[in-house]
Amino acid sequence: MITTILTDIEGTTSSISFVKDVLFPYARERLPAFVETHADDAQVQHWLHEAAKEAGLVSASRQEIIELLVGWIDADRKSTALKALQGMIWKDGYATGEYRAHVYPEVAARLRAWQAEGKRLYVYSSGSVPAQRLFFAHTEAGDLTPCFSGYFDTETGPKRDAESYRRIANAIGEPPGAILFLSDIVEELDAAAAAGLQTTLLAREPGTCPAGGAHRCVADFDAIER
Ligand SMILES: CSCCC(=O)C(=O)COP(=O)(O)O
Ligand SMILES: [Mg+2]
Repeated sequence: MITTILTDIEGTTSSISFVKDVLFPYARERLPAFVETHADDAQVQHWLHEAAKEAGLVSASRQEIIELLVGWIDADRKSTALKALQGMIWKDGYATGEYRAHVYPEVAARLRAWQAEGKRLYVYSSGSVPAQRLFFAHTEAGDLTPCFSGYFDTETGPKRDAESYRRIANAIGEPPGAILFLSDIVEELDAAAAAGLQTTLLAREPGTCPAGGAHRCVADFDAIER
C-alpha cells in the first residue's frame, strides 16, 4: 500500500519552461551583483567556497567564481552550491511578485486529495530545500506548503543514485515499497526503483509515454488514481 508520495518539481508538478525561462534567467541576471553585495554573508561565502571546490579551483577570484556559476546556470548543472545560491536570489522575485511558481492545473487539488486520504507528501528536487519551500509557498494556485511533510534536495545525494532514495525512505521512516516517486526523468525513476520505491513517470504534454518503458507512465497527477 502506498502511504507516501515523493515528487520531483521540474517537469512533474511544474513546467520545465517556468524553471528554464523564468527562474534561471532571473538568477543569471542578478547573480554577479548578488555575490558582490552579499560577499560578507557566511552562507554565501560557504556556497562560493563549495562551488570553487566542486570545480577544483584552489585559489579562484570572486569574478572567476561568478563566471563559473553563470556558466553552470547556462549548462543547467545540478550543483548543490549553485542551487543554494539560486534559491537565495529567487527569494526577491517571489517577494516582489515578479513571478509565481507554475504548477500544472490538477496538481493543487490532487495534492490536497492525497493529503485528505492520509498520504504523506514530500518533495525531492535538485532545487535547494529553501528554494523548494519558496516555490510551493508562491504558486499560481496559492500556498501549497501545508500539503508537504518535508523536502529533500541534493544534499541528500544525487537524484540518479539509488542510495539517495534509501536515505530518503530512512529519513521519512517508511519502507521503500510504501513510497511512490513521481518524476519526468527515467534515470531518476530507475534509481528510485533500484532502492525499492514504487515509481511513475510523468509525460506532460506534448511529451508522450515511451513504448515498453520500465515505469508506469501517466500524463498528469489525476491519471495516477485511475
Ligand atoms: C525549487 S524550483 C527550481 C528547481 C531547479 O532548480 C531544478 O534544477 C529543477 O530540478 P528538478 O530536480 O525539480 O527536476
Ligand atoms: Mg524533473
